[in-house]
Amino acid sequence: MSVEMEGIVRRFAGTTALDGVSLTLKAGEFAALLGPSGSGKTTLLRILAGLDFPDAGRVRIAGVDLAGVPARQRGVGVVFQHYALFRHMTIAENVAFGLRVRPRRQRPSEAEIARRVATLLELVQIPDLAARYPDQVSGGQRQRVALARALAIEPSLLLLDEPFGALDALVRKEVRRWVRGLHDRLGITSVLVTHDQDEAMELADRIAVMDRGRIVQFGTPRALLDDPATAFVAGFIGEANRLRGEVRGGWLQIRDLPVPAVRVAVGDGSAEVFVRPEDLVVEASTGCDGGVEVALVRAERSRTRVVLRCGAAMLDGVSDHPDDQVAPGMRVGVALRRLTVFGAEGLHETVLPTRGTVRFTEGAAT
Ligand SMILES: Nc1ncnc2c1ncn2[C@@H]1O[C@H](COP(=O)(O)OP(=O)(O)OP(=O)(O)O)[C@@H](O)[C@H]1O
Repeated sequence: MSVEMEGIVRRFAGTTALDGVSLTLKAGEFAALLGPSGSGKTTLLRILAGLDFPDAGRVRIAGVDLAGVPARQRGVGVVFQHYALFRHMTIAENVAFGLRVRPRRQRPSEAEIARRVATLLELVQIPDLAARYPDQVSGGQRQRVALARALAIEPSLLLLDEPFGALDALVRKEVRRWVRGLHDRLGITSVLVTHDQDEAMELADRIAVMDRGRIVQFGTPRALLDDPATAFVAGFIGEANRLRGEVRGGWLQIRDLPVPAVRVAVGDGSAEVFVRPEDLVVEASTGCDGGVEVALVRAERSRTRVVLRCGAAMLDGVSDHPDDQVAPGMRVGVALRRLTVFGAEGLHETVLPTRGTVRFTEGAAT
């Protein structure tokens, strides 16, 4: 089902947790709310769940205005990291909970509840654990139980607040892939709150980046990486070297990067420049003279990561050369393939330096 939030404001004493949030999700979409601590992610999710209410603004789910509709009647499944399972209930009783607390008229029969619980435990791939208690299963299995419990009421909207936080890295990867598969199979709409951008990138169709109670950009992972709307997004999503620059008469001079001025469309004044490591590429060793000094080299599966000493700055870049050709202490030529500049009045631009690549060595650019 579709979800529309319009002008949501939520204030707590002295804090504006949400400062006019508008966001529309398509039915069947998997969206992530991503942002630093305190940016308002959980508050927004709680408002969607009906566990909290906005001071201003509206929430519509499948076109229905939800002002005043209590959580239990929203048909929303919620999984919180700290929303622990009931320890005194078996796994099966935990999963059945949302059905058993329904008013008598809407409550399925015990036989129907047992059938649904069995189907759900099958779905989350722990059919044999029904009779165990939560502290008799692993963290990953507990998370699956929490999901089964949220899905028991057959929600068409699933809200997940840092649901994988308690899991170790390997299990986490496996469980989140499985959650995405489940989302696709059930055809539900899901909203995930996380501050882990890898998680958001892997799971979500679109990501809403939040900063201080506002959504600063809502887009696909690719759009956020390639066309960040603000300097905050450029610095927050993906890795980037952050440099200062100056624009004069349409030419950008980057401090600490010995490249010739780059033609840009942003206005004159000071500028912030972001260069992704993959856009700063080691070209070749220059021998002992000239070039930029390689400070660190780290092998990765597909290519080698390097840290380059450029003036006062240490910049992350990449190299496709065999390891023995690029080692700490060597001096190399480097190509700048692409940069994003944020200039005066919030204008920004992603620039592919004309003539493809700007090659530079320390002190002398070609
Ligand atoms: N019940 C509350 N009373 C007072 N302030 C609150 C309350 N709930 C949230 N806040 C404040 O509102 C702001 C947003 O909090 P929220 O929990 O939504 O952020 P978040 O992005 O989910 O952060 P985190 O990643 O740390 O969980 C914070 O400044 C927080 O301190």
